[in-house]
Amino acid sequence: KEKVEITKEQEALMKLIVDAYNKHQIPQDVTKKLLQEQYSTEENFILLTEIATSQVQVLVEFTKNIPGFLSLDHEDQIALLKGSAVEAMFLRSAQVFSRKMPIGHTEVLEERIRKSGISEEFITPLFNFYKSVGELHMSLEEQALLTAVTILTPDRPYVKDQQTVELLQEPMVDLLKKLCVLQHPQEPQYFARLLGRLTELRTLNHYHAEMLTSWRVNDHKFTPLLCEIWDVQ
Ligand SMILES: CC(C)NC(=O)n1c(-c2ccccc2)cc2c1CN(S(=O)(=O)c1cccs1)CC2
Repeated sequence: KEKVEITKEQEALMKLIVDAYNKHQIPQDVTKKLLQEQYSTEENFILLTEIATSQVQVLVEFTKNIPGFLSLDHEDQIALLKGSAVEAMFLRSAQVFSRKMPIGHTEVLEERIRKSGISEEFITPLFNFYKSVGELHMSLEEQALLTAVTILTPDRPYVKDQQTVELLQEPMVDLLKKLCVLQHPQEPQYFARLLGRLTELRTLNHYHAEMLTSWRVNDHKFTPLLCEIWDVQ
């Protein structure tokens, strides 16, 4: 069995991606609000809108730090961001949810999400996904790389030069595969399980589109950035 080992340039790539990912925090003031604001559906929805909006901004910054991304065709850059924004958001949510949070935060958060105007039929798959990601106990490096792999999915709608996107995604996938072997030696299937989460993520895209239409009905307001990235209104 050949020894799996990370090369110098893979080490450098990983450091780049993880550093960019670490800037990915939910602003303190928002998490504080999570505990202070009252529990009305309206309040919860507004809070989620705020968190989602700030995360899209952070996602754009993270993406700009992915080596080679900014040298892609500009329209393809937009197509990749718009095509992956919802998946990256749900992946991020699952990672935040499964991370150790101060006592009681997780319950408060769960309560607010359940009571934010999202219909029951979407709440179940949402929390199932959070749970299935949580069970993987992903390392920070794996989380960061999996997010980069999600963003660099070549077959998003309107991507013209899929070839070049593939060339960027490949080294991320190779590095992620090595990391999984090194960090989960007792679990040879671990990498396959991670990729299985990406398949589950794609189904959430569909649920999210449905959620948006149901919210539009009750004339919920989103921020201009969310409307832009989700192609609504
Ligand atoms: C971390 C960010 C990316 N998470 C986030 O925004 N969340 C979280 C969430 C999960 C864990 C910790 C903190 C927050 C739950 C939900 C969302 C967003 N969506 S949404 O985008 O459909 C939405 C936007 C406006 C109204 S509903 C609904 C469900």
